[in-house]
Amino acid sequence: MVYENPDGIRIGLEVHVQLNKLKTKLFCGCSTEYHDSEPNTHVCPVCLGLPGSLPVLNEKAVEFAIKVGLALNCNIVEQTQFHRKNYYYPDLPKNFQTTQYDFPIAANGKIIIEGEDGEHIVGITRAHIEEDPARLQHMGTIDRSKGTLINYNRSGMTLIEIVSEPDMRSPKEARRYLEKLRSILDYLGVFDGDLEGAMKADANVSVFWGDRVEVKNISSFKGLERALVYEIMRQKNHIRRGGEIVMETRHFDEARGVTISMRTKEEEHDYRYFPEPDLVPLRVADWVPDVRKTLPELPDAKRERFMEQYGLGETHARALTTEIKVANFFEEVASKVDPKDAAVWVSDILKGELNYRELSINAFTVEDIVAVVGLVTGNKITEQSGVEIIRTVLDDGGKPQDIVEKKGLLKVEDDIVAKAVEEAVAENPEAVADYLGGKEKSLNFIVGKVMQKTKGRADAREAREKVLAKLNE
Ligand SMILES: Nc1ncnc2c1ncn2[C@@H]1O[C@H](COP(=O)(O)OP(=O)(O)OP(=O)(O)O)[C@@H](O)[C@H]1O
Ligand SMILES: [Mg+2]
Ligand SMILES: [Mg+2]
Repeated sequence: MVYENPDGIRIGLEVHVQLNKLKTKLFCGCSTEYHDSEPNTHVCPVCLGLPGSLPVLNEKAVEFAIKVGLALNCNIVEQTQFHRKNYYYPDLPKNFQTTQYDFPIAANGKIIIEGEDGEHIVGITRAHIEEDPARLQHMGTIDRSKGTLINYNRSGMTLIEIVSEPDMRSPKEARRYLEKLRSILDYLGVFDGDLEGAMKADANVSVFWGDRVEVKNISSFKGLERALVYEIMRQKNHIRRGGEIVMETRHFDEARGVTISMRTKEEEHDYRYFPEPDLVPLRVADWVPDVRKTLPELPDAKRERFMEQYGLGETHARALTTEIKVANFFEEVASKVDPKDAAVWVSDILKGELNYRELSINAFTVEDIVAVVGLVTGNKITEQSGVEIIRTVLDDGGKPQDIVEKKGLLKVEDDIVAKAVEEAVAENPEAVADYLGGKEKSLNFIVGKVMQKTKGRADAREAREKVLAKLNE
């Protein structure tokens, strides 16, 4: 199957990733752990941009950026350089953002995603380091705000802007790209994606191979997909009515699910980029071999290995390798029980229960899931009881063994099931006659009676087989 892209859709993302696992900010010693702090408490003259303050580059930030670049299959530049991007806005009191321009730290990479027609390669144009500006808090909505508060705790945090080629052909592919990117960054241990502001995307989109519109303020995977679906529809309608698409910046209104025009797109020359005189050019070529050694096994490689080593299908392998924590959890479980059982219980059952409760894998222990799988595969409890134990541990706490006892979940002995089958058949002659007369549904009725008699502790599938055997005697 080849995807034709009939509407000529192109989507390119600019993703800002905050390297919040660094201990200090990009150009000063302020701590990065501000997320639970009062506004404007993690600041100094440098990150406030006060006149006369001088930046000192965080070495670890450069190292992390190289690591990201390598993980995205980029070339790392020999020598990098910072530039000033000039603009006037209260989120940056010094009136310029220190960023990179013609010597970004990394360029020409790629990410493989699950595309509309199978594996699809998305080019990475470049990844560069820049400082995060302050956080503006509008009172009300951005287009109709009475006033704005500014929190400078965030300002000076290390960002990497990762710019993709316009290689995505649908909102779904854009979402897959963002998910894949997050997964890779998660593996690298450079950021905690759950923290506020850890990852932000601007989506550029065009239709019929035309000019792009940039949509800002996207804050979730779902938001990205919705914003793009809306924007593509808007552009197509606009063209259908004889309109023309001009380069502009639009804002995604999450609550209303629409994009609103903010301004025409600023041109590059508007920013008057020039080299940052307070920071010398930095030769990074020699760092690369050492940083490369710190690269972990990445999601694609781990997925392949899981399929080979544990005999998992692609779907399981994919689901189990999206998050590094889940992958590690699975491998521990798989070292103690049959890996295929481990895959089913961790990926299909446990993850489902966790997602439903918005919990991470940390909310469950390897020991407990191993106990549950052991009970089920040892034929001590039914699968349904296994699920019930997981739910109970998550909702009320407790240990699987104790829950089994407290709730009386041990499977009833074979002879008790046999007796219940015997009784159910004897007590319901009409249903038996109906079934033998061709009414398939009556079988369910009789099995239901067996389950009632065993208080649900019989395995429903086994009970069904036993009833069938009895009826066919
Ligand atoms: N016709 C197009 N349709 C969709 N996306 C496009 C098109 N042309 C370019 N793009 C995408 O637009 C993005 C441009 O990002 P880039 O950071 O280079 O510039 P910018 O948006 O002008 O700058 P800024 O960082 O100031 O927003 C890239 O992701 C690129 O793939
Ligand atoms: Mg950009
Ligand atoms: Mg942009």
